[in-house]
Amino acid sequence: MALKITVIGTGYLGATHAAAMAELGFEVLGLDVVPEKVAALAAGRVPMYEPGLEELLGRHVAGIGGSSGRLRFTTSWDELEHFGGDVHFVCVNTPQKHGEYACDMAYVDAAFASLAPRVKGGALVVGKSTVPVGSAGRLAGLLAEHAPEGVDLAWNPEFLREGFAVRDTLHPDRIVVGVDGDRAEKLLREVYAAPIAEGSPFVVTDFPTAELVKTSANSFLATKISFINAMAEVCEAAGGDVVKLAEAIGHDERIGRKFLRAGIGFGGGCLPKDIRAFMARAGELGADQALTFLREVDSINMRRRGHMVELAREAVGGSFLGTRVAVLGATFKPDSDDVRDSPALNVAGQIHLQGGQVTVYDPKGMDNARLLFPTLRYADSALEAVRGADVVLHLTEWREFRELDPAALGRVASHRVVLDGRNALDGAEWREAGWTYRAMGRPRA
Ligand SMILES: NC(=O)C1=CN([C@@H]2O[C@H](COP(=O)(O)OP(=O)(O)OC[C@H]3O[C@@H](n4cnc5c(N)ncnc54)[C@H](O)[C@@H]3O)[C@@H](O)[C@H]2O)C=CC1
Ligand SMILES: O=C(O)[C@H]1O[C@H](OP(=O)(O)OP(=O)(O)OC[C@H]2O[C@@H](n3ccc(=O)[nH]c3=O)[C@H](O)[C@@H]2O)[C@H](O)[C@@H](O)[C@@H]1O
Repeated sequence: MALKITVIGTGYLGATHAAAMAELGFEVLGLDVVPEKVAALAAGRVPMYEPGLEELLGRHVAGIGGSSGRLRFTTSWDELEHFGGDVHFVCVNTPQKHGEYACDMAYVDAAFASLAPRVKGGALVVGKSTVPVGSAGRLAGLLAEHAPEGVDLAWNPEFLREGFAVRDTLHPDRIVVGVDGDRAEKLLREVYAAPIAEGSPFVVTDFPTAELVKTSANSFLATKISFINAMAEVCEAAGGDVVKLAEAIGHDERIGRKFLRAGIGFGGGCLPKDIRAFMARAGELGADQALTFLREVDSINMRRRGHMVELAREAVGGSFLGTRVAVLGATFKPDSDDVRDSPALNVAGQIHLQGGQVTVYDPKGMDNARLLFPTLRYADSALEAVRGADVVLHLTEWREFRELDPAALGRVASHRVVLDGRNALDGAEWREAGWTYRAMGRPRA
């Protein structure tokens, strides 16, 4: 009989994980505490934007014509208990604590507290959320106290990227599991049999190492981005071109070309909060010196946002008062509707606070942006955002923006000045259409 799997927390990570588990042939129950989210998923609708996920839900959600019926969603812990899962994946959020660097474990703790008395004996609980090292050991103690006999814990961090979540879940470039016994490893090999058979490396380790793999991977990625953004600062001072520089150093396979796109830096619900939580945890462990470089990674990153604001202020003549600024992009990256810690919205918000009239357009992030920044103006298209603008800021590199017609935009803008915060537009094309095009870390033409 196929394993029964539950997924607790059906947000960006959990909704994708639940659908992917159904695709792999398991019977799956997803549980979340937000009824609207559960209602949408149960109707086969994705409550966020993630390419390919709606199709996957359509193939498996029970009650949808032609679906396998293997996937259901609920808000009820009693239903979860009745379902009798063999493996329970915990995918709840682990945000930054308000006003602190540390990770807020309240959601994980609440999920484990609800889950522990409801799992059946012999079940496996698998943590997927990104947590401070040491959490798994602590939570194993909680299970030992409150769960029935023979319930094991494993930690199985997730490495998916938003925008590629379905592909990354079904075809991961590695699967990492922290276990403290053979049984958990055996069950997880069964869960991930298909990707393992396809060649995904399966790395088995202890709890702390598994937890650290996740936070160190994100720290490395963040460091790579801040490294290239530091080079962008030097390029601007010296008259160099950071895009050429990234291409040239990236030819060295030891460095590689990926994650060297300079611009306004990284944001999102993970990299910023994960490096801060990692620093805070290292401090608690007495190893804070080891991670002081992450402080610099963070400050280089935050400086990029301020630098874009400066470039925009300079472009409008030294003060935003009485000026109109068009912002193309609200999400923290393209192909997502996620605006958590979005550099684009941060820049838009700073300019708004300094008296500029900011109009934002984003292909998928408008609803979330409106919730977070209700005082900004929003337009229904890039053309409408640019109408009457004194400067245009390109802050999230959606394909739609690369395909814009600069000549058409030039006819509605007040001034033809575009600042490319993602080094992704074709500067020559914009210049040909009469725009002053300026990119970050590149020479002024
Ligand atoms: N978003 C991403 O691309 C990735 C996220 N992660 C990690 O995965 C975790 C989840 O992240 P996201 O999915 O982005 O967050 P999210 O905020 O989109 O989803 C979390 C979900 O958990 C639910 N939840 C909270 N408390 C609950 C409880 N007690 N019981 C049941 N459900 C509960 C929330 O209602 C929400 O729907 C975080 O630790 C994050 O760092 C890891 C890799 C990728
Ligand atoms: O832990 C997580 O949640 C995830 O965090 C990141 O994934 P994600 O946040 O979806 O997005 P990325 O593609 O990593 O981009 C993060 C930010 O860095 C920026 N970025 C990325 C690459 C680059 O070269 N330059 C750059 O500024 C992006 O614009 C974006 O704001 C990691 O890439 C995933 O492996 C990880 O699982």
